[in-house]
Amino acid sequence: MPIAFHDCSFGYRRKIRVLDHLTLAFGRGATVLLGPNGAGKSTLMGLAASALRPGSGSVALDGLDTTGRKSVKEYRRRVGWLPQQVRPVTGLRVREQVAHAGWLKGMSRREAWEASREALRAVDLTDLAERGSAELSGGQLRRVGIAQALVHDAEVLLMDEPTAGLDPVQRRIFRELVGSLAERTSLVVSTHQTEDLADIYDHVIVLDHGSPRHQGSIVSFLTLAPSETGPERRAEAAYAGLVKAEV
Ligand SMILES: Nc1ncnc2c1ncn2[C@@H]1O[C@H](COP(=O)(O)OP(=O)(O)OP(=O)(O)O)[C@@H](O)[C@H]1O
Repeated sequence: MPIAFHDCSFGYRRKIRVLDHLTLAFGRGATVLLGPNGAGKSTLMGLAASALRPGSGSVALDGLDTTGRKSVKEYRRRVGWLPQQVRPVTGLRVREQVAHAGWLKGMSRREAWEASREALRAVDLTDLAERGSAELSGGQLRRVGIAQALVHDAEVLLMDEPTAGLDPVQRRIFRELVGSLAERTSLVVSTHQTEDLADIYDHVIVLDHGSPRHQGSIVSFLTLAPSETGPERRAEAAYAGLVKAEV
């Protein structure tokens, strides 16, 4: 199990807990994290990325804890993260922003330049490599964020709403990217998009009010849909049944 949450509690404010004694693991392969607005998905991803610290309990990657000063550095080398908000670094070109992310993860300058080129190719941004990152559209900037998560070839990739704001062509490119990455990396992708889940992911976690409503294989998730549901609506129906939401 790459990343394991053990008895983990977290709140942004003292008395309001977003996660309460959560025990959960992200498995190998490609996992999709679903849940309504405010369910705690970004919080969970932030904890898994070690950007947030658990109030109690632990988050660990193969036993490497996020709370120790030494272990967290090693942990961050092994994890790539696309946060929900990608920020342009004013004054940096796209290729510099991505290379900088690699350098921060411990790559040499040369490795970081080479890896930046590769990561930009993977997200179809080669043509914009020389553009100032503050001059990009929302979807282009999100793809810079994906490239930043990919750049140091992490063994676990956490991506928070990677396809939000992407056009249909870029969503297809992302789907293909997940397919190729899942062969050598564990991936966790948080999204509100339920189409094509069965083609992309191996596992599903549905979070609601900070608790997992469902965790298991994509096959077992799809069996939760009413039997009369057509194949293209199964994931949406399974999800709606779990969170009793209108989707
Ligand atoms: N910085 C913050 N300060 C205080 N409360 C926060 C903060 N960020 C999130 N919260 C609260 O924590 C809860 C979980 O938020 P989180 O962003 O993790 O949900 P989410 O499942 O990612 O939602 P969405 O699908 O809307 O992105 C919400 O009730 C939210 O209001």
